[in-house]
Parts: sequence; structure tokens; C-alpha cells
Amino acid sequence: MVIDIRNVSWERGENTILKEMNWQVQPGEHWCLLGLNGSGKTTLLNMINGYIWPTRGEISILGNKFGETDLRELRKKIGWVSTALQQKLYGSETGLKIALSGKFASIGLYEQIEESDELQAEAIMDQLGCSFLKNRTYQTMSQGERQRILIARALMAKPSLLILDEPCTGLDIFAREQLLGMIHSVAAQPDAPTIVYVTHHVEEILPVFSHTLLIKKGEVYEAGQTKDVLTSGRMSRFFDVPVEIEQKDGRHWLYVKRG
Ligand SMILES: Nc1ncnc2c1ncn2[C@@H]1O[C@H](COP(=O)(O)OP(=O)(O)OP(=O)(O)O)[C@@H](O)[C@H]1O
Repeated sequence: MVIDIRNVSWERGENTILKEMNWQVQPGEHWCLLGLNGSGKTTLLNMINGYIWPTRGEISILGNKFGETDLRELRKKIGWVSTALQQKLYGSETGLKIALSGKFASIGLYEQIEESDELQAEAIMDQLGCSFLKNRTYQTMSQGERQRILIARALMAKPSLLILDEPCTGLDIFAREQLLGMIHSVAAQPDAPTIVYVTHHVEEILPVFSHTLLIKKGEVYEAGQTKDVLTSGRMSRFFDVPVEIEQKDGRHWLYVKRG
């Protein structure tokens, strides 16, 4: 199993941030993780990456049971693209160097680069349609371009699990669709890593995300096949607001019903 979370809770003082969570992800599935602000998404990702430890329950990621595994080794198999990572990168670094640094999981590039590494980075950038950013510095890139470079960086390490944490934040509708098209092409590859795509927005759930986890107030509200989870009735109950979900070309569009 890629992710196996059983009866996991995380408490901070009086507060239970994650409550009795259960979530299983099988190889070959791509998941969308959907929840409103403060629902516990980041906390859950921190736990999957071994940065926080459950108060109760058991976690196993990529077959590595927490408590019996070297988390630094495990983290090498997980690509995590997030706003927090964006803020750590150096503005003067070129796109190619940032992509290459993914191989060493470093911020900045300090290792000897083999020609094969450079070829691999170029091939990934080609695949993601961002070769034109090879010699551009990070500080001159648009938000959408930065996201593409960060995904290229994550893929350099050949991860088994790729977490994309709200990658469309701050993008206009055209840049969003461009980035989603690129994510679709990554997910559709036969040797693609398992993708967990985190968002607040139903519209970003691509047809390749076969499964969806709804998280609400630190609890798993619903987990299952996207087509079963994203119905008007379920989403109205999830948001506590009457909403209508429409499907078009395999995507879902949400409208808030006026009373
Ligand atoms: N170290 C901590 N100590 C106490 N409370 C915390 C801690 N970390 C997170 N929380 C609380 O847990 C809840 C869930 O936070 P989390 O950041 O996981 O939500 P989120 O779903 O990622 O939100 P957003 O979409 O806004 O990023 C919030 O109420 C937050 O204040």
C-alpha cells in the first residue's frame, strides 16, 4: 500500500487536530485531498512525511511502518511541492539548477553533476513543457512557471509518491488550466508516481484523480471513488451549504445554490 493510515489521531494540548483518521491508498490510484481552511490537510501531509508523529494510531507509507523505518530514507521517495518549499528556494538560481537540485533534495546545488543528470533534468523539463526556463532565474519566473519547475525538481528524485499541495494557488484561470494539463500528463504516464493533489477547489479535480478524500474538522468525512464522492448531495452536506455539482468533460464544477 502507498498510504496506510489507521485510527490516527493527533492532539495538541486540549485540541484534537486529527481525529481517528483512516485512509488507504493503493498503487495505481491518484487521490485528491479536499478540505476547507483549517480542516487538517497540512497536518496530515506533515504526518505522511514523518515531520509529526501520531498521538494514537498507526501509519505506514510506501510499506514503511513508522517507528520501524528511517524517515530520512523514506522522505527521499516522497516529492512534496508546496508553498513552503517555494519560499525556501534561491531567487538567483536557474530553472535547470533548481530541477537538478531535486536529485539531492537540497536547496541550492552543491554536488558534482553528471552529464546523465543534466540530460534527465532536460528530459523532464521537456516533458513538462518548461525547457524555456532552463536558464531563467527563479525570481524572474511567473507563479505558474515556478510551479512547473518545482514539479520538475520533485520528479528528478523519481519519487514513488508525489504530493502537490495547492499548486494552483495564485494562478489565473489560463495558467491554472495550463498547469493542470501538465499535471494530467504526468499522472497519465504508465510509470507515474502516486499523486496526492491537495486543494480547496472541486474544479481542479482532474479525471486522472480516481479517488477523493474529503477532510472536515480533522476527520475523514468521505473517502472513495471521485465519481461517488463528488455528488451535489454529499458536497452540500460536506460544506454545510446547498451546492450543485455539474460534470463536464470529466471535470466537476461547483455552484452555490441561492436560497
Ligand atoms: N502545531 C500546532 N499546534 C496547535 N494547533 C495546530 C498546530 N498545527 C495546526 N494546528 C491547527 O490544526 C488545524 C488544522 O490546521 P492545518 O494547517 O492542518 O489545516 P489546513 O487544512 O492545511 O488549512 P489551510 O487550507 O488553511 O492550509 C487548524 O485549526 C490549526 O490551527
